[in-house]
Amino acid sequence: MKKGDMFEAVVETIDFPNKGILHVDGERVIVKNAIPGQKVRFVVNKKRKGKCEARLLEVLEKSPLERTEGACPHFGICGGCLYQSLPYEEQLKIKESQIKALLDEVCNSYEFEGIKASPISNGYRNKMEFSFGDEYKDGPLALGMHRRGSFYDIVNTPECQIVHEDFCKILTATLNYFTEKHISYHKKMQHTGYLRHLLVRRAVKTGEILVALVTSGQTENLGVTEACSTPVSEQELLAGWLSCMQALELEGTFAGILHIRNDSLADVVQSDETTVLYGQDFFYEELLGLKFRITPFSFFQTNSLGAEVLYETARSYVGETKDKVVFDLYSGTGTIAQIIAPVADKVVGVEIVEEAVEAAKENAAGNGLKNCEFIAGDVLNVIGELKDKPDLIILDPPRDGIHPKALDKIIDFGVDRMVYISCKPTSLTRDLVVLQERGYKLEKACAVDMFPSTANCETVVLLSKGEVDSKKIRVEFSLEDMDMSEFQDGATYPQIKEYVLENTGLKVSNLYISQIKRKCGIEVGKNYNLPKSEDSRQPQCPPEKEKAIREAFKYFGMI
Ligand SMILES: C[S@@+](CC[C@H](N)C(=O)[O-])C[C@H]1O[C@@H](n2cnc3c(N)ncnc32)[C@H](O)[C@@H]1O
Repeated sequence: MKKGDMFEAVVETIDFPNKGILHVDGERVIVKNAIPGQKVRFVVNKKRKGKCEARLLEVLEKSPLERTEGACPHFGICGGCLYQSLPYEEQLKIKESQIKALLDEVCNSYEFEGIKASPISNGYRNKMEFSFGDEYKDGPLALGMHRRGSFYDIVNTPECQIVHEDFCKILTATLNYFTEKHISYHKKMQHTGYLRHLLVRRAVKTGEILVALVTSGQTENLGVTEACSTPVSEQELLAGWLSCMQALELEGTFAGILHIRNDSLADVVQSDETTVLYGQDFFYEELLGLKFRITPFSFFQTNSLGAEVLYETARSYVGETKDKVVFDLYSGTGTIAQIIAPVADKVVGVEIVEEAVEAAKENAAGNGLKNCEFIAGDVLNVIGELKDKPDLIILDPPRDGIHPKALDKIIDFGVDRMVYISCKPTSLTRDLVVLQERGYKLEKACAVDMFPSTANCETVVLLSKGEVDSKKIRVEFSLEDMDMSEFQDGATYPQIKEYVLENTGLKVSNLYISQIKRKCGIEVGKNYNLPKSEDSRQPQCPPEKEKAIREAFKYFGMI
């Protein structure tokens, strides 16, 4: 089997998160985004160190596991939900066995409590970022999600199954309005055009909706198509869209309707300037009897009902907290801290995003909690300077997990119990190896499905300190061969690759990125991606890719 070869075979299993596994002539092949039981046609696109990876070309036969009715009409075209065609029970079985297998690889004699389902498996998301773009290469205007496997094309998703009907009505009305007006929309490569994204957030408990139209500041040629004979001013256009939103018959109610200007080169939803067209720039959601004020960009779990299950699980895992000081590290808007605060002596939250810390403080005050303290900063730098010492620690880091040096400091507190919530089980297992080496034992674990129809899942684990004094068995693990920039200010390798691809259409490898990092004097693990011996040859980054990588470094503020 070699690169470029095409085959047909039936997928046997699926590894986390989306790696369909099959065998051809005894050789193991990974076909991304293929579901067990599907007969697929694929082309081998990578073969290295005995690993064979392939690109899915076509599903020839459905899997017997796939449901025949009720799946989303956009499934297979939209890049959003890999598991959409599987009945929810099957999705849960897959996620449960994937997470158990990953934990079993690094831990033994712990209790695995299985998977907890999301209370609702359809219409569960409280936030969507829809993109404006070409339905196909040159139009027409579409508004929705990225087409599967495409960075550029957009699929209209008026019947998306994972959001409340109100989202679909807002999306459809917005698309119709701007299509009728023939308004220009953003072209990623050229950085031209007006319409960029539609951000919709809707609280499940309160029904409050915040909607934001995100555009560029390019207002000179709003109607660039020939069909738009009369020029429109931005003011008129936004007033018309506002009326169109307000005329909608929704189950929820608008807390705010916003216009956000975003001229950033990257394809991310962010604000250079926010204007409130109606109402206010925040809304409220309720979780476990507490109220949370949420602003357009603050982190909040995207499945509100699932978040209640997740937080209940964390609360039960952490156990008795009376008279104890609890640290909530990576605290976001302080949801976990506030759920624990009523039954603890004090809770200290640490979070890197200042806006989230401010929101956490306001929310805690609004909820009448006086024993919470929220500190803005990187866990790595802040925890050594805190005046309180924790009795218990709750960790809920981002997808990359915990910086090894931060983990070291966290372990040094020597608390009896820690609860680790993870949205990426592969980074969790990496951190579990270190925690076990330093004397912590995995007591129990469970999966909590917060993302039905997708391949993602949360994991909650309880760790307890064994008899061994963790400080005495400290293991010297070398950071030399690890590229620590994953955890430094700036961007990760995947983010740099994505940026370069989106802005230049070029694909760059980790090797090239690390070569340019070295040239720019950015820290890279001493041996990371260096040739194994002096006379071994390594491909060198070509000039046009170097230019593109340097542009990405600049964009991410790394140089
Ligand atoms: C998975 S979220 C958890 C948030 C919160 N626990 C919740 O459930 O809403 C991870 C949070 O960690 C924050 N974060 C990322 N890196 C951090 C760092 N180095 N130090 C402190 N916070 C960080 C992110 O901004 C984000 O709010």
